[in-house]
Amino acid sequence: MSCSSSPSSSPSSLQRNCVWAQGPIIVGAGPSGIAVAACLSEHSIPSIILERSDCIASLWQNKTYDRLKLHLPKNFCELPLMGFPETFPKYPTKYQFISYMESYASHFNVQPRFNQIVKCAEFDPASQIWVVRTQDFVYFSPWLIVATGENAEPMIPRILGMEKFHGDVVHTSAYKSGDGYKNKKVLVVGCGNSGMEVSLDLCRHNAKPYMVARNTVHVLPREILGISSFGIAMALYKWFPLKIVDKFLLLMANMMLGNTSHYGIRRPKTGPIELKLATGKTPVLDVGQVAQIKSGNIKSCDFFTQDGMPKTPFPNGWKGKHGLYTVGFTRRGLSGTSSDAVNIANDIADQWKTLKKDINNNSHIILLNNS
Ligand SMILES: Cc1cc2nc3c(=O)[nH]c(=O)nc-3n(C[C@H](O)[C@H](O)[C@H](O)COP(=O)(O)OP(=O)(O)OC[C@H]3O[C@@H](n4cnc5c(N)ncnc54)[C@H](O)[C@@H]3O)c2cc1C
Ligand SMILES: NC(=O)C1=CN([C@@H]2O[C@H](COP(=O)(O)OP(=O)(O)OC[C@H]3O[C@@H](n4cnc5c(N)ncnc54)[C@H](OP(=O)(O)O)[C@@H]3O)[C@@H](O)[C@H]2O)C=CC1
Ligand SMILES: O=C(O)C(=O)Cc1c[nH]c2ccccc12
Repeated sequence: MSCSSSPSSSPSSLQRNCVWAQGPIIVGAGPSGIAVAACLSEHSIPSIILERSDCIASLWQNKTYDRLKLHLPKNFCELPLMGFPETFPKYPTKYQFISYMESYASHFNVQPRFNQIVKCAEFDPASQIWVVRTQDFVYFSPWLIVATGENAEPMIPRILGMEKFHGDVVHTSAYKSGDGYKNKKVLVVGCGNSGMEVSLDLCRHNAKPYMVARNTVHVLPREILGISSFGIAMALYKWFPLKIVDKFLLLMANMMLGNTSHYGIRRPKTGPIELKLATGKTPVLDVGQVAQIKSGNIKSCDFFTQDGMPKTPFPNGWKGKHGLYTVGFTRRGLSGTSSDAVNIANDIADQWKTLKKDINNNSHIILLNNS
């Protein structure tokens, strides 16, 4: 990002606003920024952390729901040089994670400069110095460390007609709990870990969540026989190729959770860990969501893809819910059409028979064009 104007233009105020950092400049006081400052301090290297909010780990403090727990065991989530307290449970709560972050920062005497929004950073080739501007100051250092996080900015998609909707539209980063949603229908858009866990929380507050799954997603049990799936995957990966590790995870997932595509959650073709490494897409770790989807407490709006194709793959894509069917959307030409047509006709014929029986038993129902 280029810096076109300084916060203040006169030479004297410019000097007042200049900060020559003694060591690297770190942008962001989340776990990443604090961890790198701690590691530098072990080498007796000072640093400056610039943080836009007014606290450390602001994502965890301000942008997460009440019920959040780490979804990997604590040994996979600890920062360098100082682990979690022994007394913490295997999956610490967000409050425990925040308290760990606070102890960590104070142990390494990490003191970020808060309320500093980094607006731009530019490398000056002549002096080999980074020039980093916030709303108040210009900071200079030969080193710039970006630790602004993968989940820094909430994104609410533009949905046609949304402005006419009079209910709340809330990003998961602003969602705290299902309190206040009792008996309400809530559409949850997105089925990553956030969407899935918010849907579960809504269920537990007796709301009625509906989920949109526009794409494929891997759901894995959080644990297999009491051991974290992630831990098993990492252990296997030391000895076996990735594809074998993924095959094992999928076998276990299918045994423990069943075929999730029956409930509108289709799996990507690439395995879960291979996909995570290639694209960053994290598998959903199940902590009870699948049971709620199976029992119909979380409903899935999932018959058609965005481009109008049935979501369930051939040969099972012909039947939706509430009497909705598709014929001929199989990418298999006329043989696909034949398969769909037979299935649909058989399915409707079964219902037809039941309906006729009901009509014969209830003489007050009149069927037009009754044969
Ligand atoms: C709900 C949730 C749960 C998660 N659970 C786990 C888990 O269980 N296990 C796991 O391994 N990972 C988990 N993750 C992944 C997550 O990315 C990490 O846990 C962690 O917070 C990442 O740390 P970070 O410091 O890189 O980013 P962040 O925590 O996002 O911190 C970035 C910081 O940079 C600041 N910043 C951004 N832009 C600027 C700017 N321009 N100027 C100044 N400051 C700026 C932000 O205010 C923020 O404080 C979770 C993520 C989320 C969203
Ligand atoms: N307990 C825990 O530890 C938790 C951890 N996390 C972590 O936080 C990180 C962020 O997770 P999360 O917030 O779920 O974000 P993700 O990016 O993982 O998931 C976003 C989801 O929203 C979908 N989506 C985006 N835009 C649209 C749209 N316009 N219409 C329909 N669907 C849409 C995406 O679909 P598509 O795939 O098609 O892009 C995807 O399914 C992850 O690393 C996750 O593991 C989150 C919550 C809890
Ligand atoms: O919680 C997250 O988003 C993580 O990035 C943790 C994580 C890294 N690799 C994984 C593989 C499977 C599940 C979670 C993770």
